[in-house]
Amino acid sequence: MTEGLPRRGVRFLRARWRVVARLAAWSVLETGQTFLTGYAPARALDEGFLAGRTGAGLAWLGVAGLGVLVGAFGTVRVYTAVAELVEPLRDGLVARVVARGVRQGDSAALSGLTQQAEIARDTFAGLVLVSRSFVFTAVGALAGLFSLAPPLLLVVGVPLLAGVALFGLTLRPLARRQEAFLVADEALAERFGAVCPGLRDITAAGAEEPVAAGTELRIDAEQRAACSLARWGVLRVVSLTIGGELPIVLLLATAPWLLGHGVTPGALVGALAYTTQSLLPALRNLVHGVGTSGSRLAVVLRRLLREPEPQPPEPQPAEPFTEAPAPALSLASVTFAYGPGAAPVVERLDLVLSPGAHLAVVGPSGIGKSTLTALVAGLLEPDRGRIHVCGHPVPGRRAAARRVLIPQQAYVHTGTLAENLGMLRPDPVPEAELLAAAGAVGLLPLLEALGGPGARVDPAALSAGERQLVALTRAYLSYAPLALLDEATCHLDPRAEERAERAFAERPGGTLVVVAHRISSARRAEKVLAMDGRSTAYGTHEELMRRSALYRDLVGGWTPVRSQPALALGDPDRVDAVAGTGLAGDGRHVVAHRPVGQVQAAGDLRDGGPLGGED
Ligand SMILES: Nc1ncnc2c1ncn2[C@@H]1O[C@H](COP(=O)(O)OP(=O)(O)OP(=O)(O)O)[C@@H](O)[C@H]1O
Repeated sequence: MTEGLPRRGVRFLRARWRVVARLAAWSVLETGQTFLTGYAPARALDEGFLAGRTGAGLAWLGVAGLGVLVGAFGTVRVYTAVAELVEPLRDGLVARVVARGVRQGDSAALSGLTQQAEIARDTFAGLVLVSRSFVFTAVGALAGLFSLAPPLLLVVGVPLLAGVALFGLTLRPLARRQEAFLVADEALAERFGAVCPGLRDITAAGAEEPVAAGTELRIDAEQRAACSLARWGVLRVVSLTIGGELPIVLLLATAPWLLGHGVTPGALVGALAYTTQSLLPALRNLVHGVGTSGSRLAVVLRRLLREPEPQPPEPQPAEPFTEAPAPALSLASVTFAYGPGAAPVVERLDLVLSPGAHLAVVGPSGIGKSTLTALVAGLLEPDRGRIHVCGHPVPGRRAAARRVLIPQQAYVHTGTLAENLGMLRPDPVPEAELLAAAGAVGLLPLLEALGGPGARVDPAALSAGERQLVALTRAYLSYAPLALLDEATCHLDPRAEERAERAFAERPGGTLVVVAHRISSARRAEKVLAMDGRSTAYGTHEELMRRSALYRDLVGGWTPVRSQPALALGDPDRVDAVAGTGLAGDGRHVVAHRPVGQVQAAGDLRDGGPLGGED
């Protein structure tokens, strides 16, 4: 923010001087009403009822009643003028925050900011009403007191001014404390918002103590801010007592003296009417309104008018030649743990994939494969390190537009098949393209069985494998060059899986990362990333078979051993099936994870089944 709030406020009001003038003009009616609040009853008493002229007394009371009507008319006009003043403020703020939100692409922050703009509007309207009302009421009351008897002005005016002065002095420190309290309150709310949904994970990660300590710090900070605010709040009450209540006490205490020095009983009653009916309520509204809403408005405006933090320069992908195309995916020393006290699931991982690459990610169950895809997809943020998709930082809008994640649980919604398949496309997908995609991925038989692209789909009537084919074809049709298949083919048979994977691998300009479900997935990929907690191995299938014990173990887990009689028969294919995995050479034992019958049902000796012995 380059200019302070008071200056901006003055500039804002100066630009709308006509509305301000209209507001002041209508407020004068309120001053007149206040004047009559004390003056008319005083005259009614002195010149009417006490003088035995009931008619005159009633006439003066009638004047007071007329004053109320005129004042009410003025108040209605005042509201219209206030609206003319505050609506442009709101419009300006909303335009500003929407422009900023659109520039930054942060829709969550945007809705919060527009809500704050509404708060600013309401608070500003309240402030204008109470401060204006106090000024015009005070002028009317003080003028009335002076007209009735100048000594009354002394008795009421001096404490009133002292109270207002004291209130004025407390304004700045109070605003600062109010702001400190709001900030501490928000920090605590934010902390609870983050901690409460994650209580289970915090317990699971054994991070209770650091989380509790961090929360306690914020609670202490809020308590300190609240105590400090309360101490200053006492001064506010003192100023109200001096300015609003002390004059009443003084009027009563000095009544004999006043009556003995030319002040009439009517004037005394009038003065009491001014203090109790006009000055005290107006001062109370001012103290509460400006004291609380004023500082809140200052906080909200400061936030809304703050210029966005300059974005750090985008880190360049680690490429030797700047003119070379950015890698489809790059991870630089990426570390991630599910909580501050938890062991990292991914640790200092480096990876660079060129456009068109095909990577299989393998590893034991629970090692972090899905976590890795979630990091690349921007669903999780690394604790350290940087991720780029097509040269764009993750998380970020541009990176998100360039990747598509297909999770294990495929999502199909009620509607036509064409609607389901075109969901990730900004433009309508031509039918020929849709059919070609369905053919490539292997959805065509289902598409035909359902009755074509226009047929309605009942997600519940589809099998898990059919739902996966729909989700895969939808991703295939998207413009995102990077496809992340996180066990997205686990319900397909090996042949269908191969077809779908090949389709993605052959997408023009497409890069494919597959969390491998079968050994055949890893063999098809150009490169394999074998995850093993803190250490990872990266290379081709053959390279990893040579140098990664973990990978050999995984392949062993995937590869079924033939029953003894089959080996005894000396079937060269069957021996090859085992030896081909490279297991025989290093003397390791191959562990069969499933009975032979199931393997054969799967139709591929080397595709024993899912990693980690899930089924
Ligand atoms: N939301 C979470 N909060 C805390 N820990 C989690 C969370 N999600 C996963 N984990 C843990 O992180 C580790 C890695 O999980 P992840 O799902 O990435 O493994 P995976 O290799 O994909 O497993 P699988 O092959 O069984 O799908 C596991 O120990 C898991 O329990």
